[in-house]
Amino acid sequence: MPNKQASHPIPSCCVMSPGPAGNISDSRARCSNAAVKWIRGELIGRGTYGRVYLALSMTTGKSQLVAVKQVDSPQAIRDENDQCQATFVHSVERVSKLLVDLNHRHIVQYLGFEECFVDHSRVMNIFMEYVSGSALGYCLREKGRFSEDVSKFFMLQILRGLRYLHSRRIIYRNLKADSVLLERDGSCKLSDLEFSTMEDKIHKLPFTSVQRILPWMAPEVICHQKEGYSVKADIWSLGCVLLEMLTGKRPWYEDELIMVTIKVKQNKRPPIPPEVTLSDLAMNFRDLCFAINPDERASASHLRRHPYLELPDDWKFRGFNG
Ligand SMILES: Nc1ncnc2c1ncn2[C@@H]1O[C@H](COP(=O)(O)OP(=O)(O)OP(=O)(O)O)[C@@H](O)[C@H]1O
Repeated sequence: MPNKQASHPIPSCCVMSPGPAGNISDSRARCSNAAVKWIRGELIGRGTYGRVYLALSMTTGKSQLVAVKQVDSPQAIRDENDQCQATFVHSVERVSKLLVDLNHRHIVQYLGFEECFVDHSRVMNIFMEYVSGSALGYCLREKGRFSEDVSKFFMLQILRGLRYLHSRRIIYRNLKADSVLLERDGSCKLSDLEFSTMEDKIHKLPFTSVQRILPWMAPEVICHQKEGYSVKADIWSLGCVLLEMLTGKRPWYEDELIMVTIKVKQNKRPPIPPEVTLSDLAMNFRDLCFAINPDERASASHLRRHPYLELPDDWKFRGFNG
């Protein structure tokens, strides 16, 4: 079945489009139109909302490896899954312009968005810079917890990315080890930013169904407080990522989601497993991230200068336990 471009493509950011001749459901679909051509390669990952492929984009005269996240966009809402998927697609449409405008070395570069029809189904393609390594969460599952210096090294980079987003009043809303992608040299990039939103838009808005409850979420997000939430919600998630790296376990590692919700409502914080001992500086850093009142939580700029994150001048990334 030939591809057809959607009659309402997302304006202003459609920098790449599969054209009429390709068949996107083939494993090596070849898509082209007059403006830009790209070839889909192997599947490199799966998330809750879409599949991520390696692809070769061929803009005028030069080819470039990119990653393409393909998201199915349901035409009819049949069940809760379709509802979540549709809400996700609307959210992407809302933030697409915001995402392509971001430009920072610790944030995955968004290259463009488009919608097309594949076998009568609407598909959204999200084009991104390709990151050559794995997700930080995957490395933790494969290799176990990181050394303290390696954890600090990643925290510093994540904080630089967060500081950039927060200086633009963007709430990331999806910080977890699985959303941080690593290059082979250990440099890392925040990815999966489709849940992001501007701080002033969320203020006093109700909790939206695009946001699943995740153990990384701050109390004010999980508890759906009517005053809304701010960029400080990401700082709580940052504390969760630090615990993930130092312990090798997800936040609230012993609890099902329903228990996480109950414990968060009781003003509890993610526990530290008994076999792990944190230094006083690490505990102080953690406490600054896990202040229950968001106004008392540290900012990304403040945490970036925290003495806990100091590394020796000659320190270099040589692997996860170095
Ligand atoms: N730009 C990219 N470059 C290279 N690989 C990527 C890129 N984006 C995603 N991936 C791969 O695809 C996987 C799935 O990514 P995706 O963003 O869809 O979901 P996720 O962050 O794992 O989870 P969720 O969608 O549940 O939040 C990642 O773990 C990673 O392995």
